[in-house]
Amino acid sequence: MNIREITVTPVAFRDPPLLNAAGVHEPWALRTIVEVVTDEGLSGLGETYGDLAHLEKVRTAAKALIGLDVHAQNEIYSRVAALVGDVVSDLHGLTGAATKEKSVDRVYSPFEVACLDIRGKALGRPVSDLLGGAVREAVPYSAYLFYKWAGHPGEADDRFGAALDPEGIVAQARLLIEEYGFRSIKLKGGVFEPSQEVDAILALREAFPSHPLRLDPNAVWSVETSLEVARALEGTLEYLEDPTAGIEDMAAVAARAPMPLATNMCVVTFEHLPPAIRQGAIGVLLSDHHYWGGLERSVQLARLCETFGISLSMHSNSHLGISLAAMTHLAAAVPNVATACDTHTPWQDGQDVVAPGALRFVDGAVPVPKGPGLGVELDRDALAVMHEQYLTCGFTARDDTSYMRRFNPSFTNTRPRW
Ligand SMILES: O=C([O-])C(=O)C[C@H](O)[C@@H](O)C(=O)[O-]
Ligand SMILES: [Mg+2]
Repeated sequence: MNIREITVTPVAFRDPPLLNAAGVHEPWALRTIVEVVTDEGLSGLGETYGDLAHLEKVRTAAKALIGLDVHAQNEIYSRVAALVGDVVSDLHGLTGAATKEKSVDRVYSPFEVACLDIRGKALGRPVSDLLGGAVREAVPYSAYLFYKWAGHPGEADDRFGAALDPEGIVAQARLLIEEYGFRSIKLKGGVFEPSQEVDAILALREAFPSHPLRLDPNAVWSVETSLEVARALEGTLEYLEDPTAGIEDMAAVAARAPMPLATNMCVVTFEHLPPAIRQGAIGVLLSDHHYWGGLERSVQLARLCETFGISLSMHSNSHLGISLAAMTHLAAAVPNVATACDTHTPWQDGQDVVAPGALRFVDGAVPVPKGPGLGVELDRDALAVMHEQYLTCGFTARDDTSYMRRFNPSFTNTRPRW
């Protein structure tokens, strides 16, 4: 089962003006679709970031992997590691520090997922079986709420409308819960004064008395502000996500906050685990196979976390169905995923490169696909359309801050802001 060919296709799809600590989402989100084909004619899919610097590394890696056996993951990882010479950071900075190890893991991930897809197809078994076997039939996701503008400036309003205050956030939650059946709620904060974001959480608590709630300001608060918010929301939050920046300051908040702290920013690669564990900085790790080196490494991460009493949930950027399938197989096979995972799926509003049918939401959870491999098929017409959109949209890297500054020139993304 040797790799005969790898096709790397960047795509673009519409993204609403979602606000976050870094600025605002641009009108187009970028992803890269990886298709690996073996000498036996089996093919597998992977999905990763679409930023140009990353895309170029994925393209270079693809050439270096031709001829390797799809089971030879150690060799595939070494070849990728040898090629990824420099550190590639995100312009938005929402997923923490970039390191060499994390840069390698990001490039390796889509190839690993595609190889697992192939290995599952060869055996006639779902990827979750290759990861240890599913311990749940369906994977719960949270309603991922964002403050947002009604539409991109100069364009018509989108169907989600504006959400710029607690009432708008509650209305957005009602819409997503009605359409998807979500049973937990995450609010992306770090946009307004902390007191307004506290009010939004309290309004959500009143409107949805039994939904677990989380708040994630992407580390824009000081230690003192984080503690004020934590105290104001005592008994209301399931966890508080990345209130402040860095392992040390997170540990200072964790020592006095009444709820666990979660992160997808201060622990983003294996080398961050020892100091975070030593200092008691986190209670929940939001893993993400796109930067933790794929699915098998994410399972290893989960085992390490279990050893040290850290529970797991899952982080999400804008993504398509190949990633949703991979996330669902992974979360199905990891026993200590204790809370609903994040997904941006509702914001993609039906745009996808996978044929409809394999993935659906039932009561806020995605039933684990039972077909061989990832259980999803590429929709080649949709892929061609989205690739054309990539070529014509004018964006080559995600940059929420520069886009925000077009409309608000004094916007700053410095930390801490409050
Ligand atoms: O901290 C997080 O959960 C994220 O970084 C998730 C996404 O990146 C989200 O904040 C976004 O895309 O604006
Ligand atoms: Mg986060």
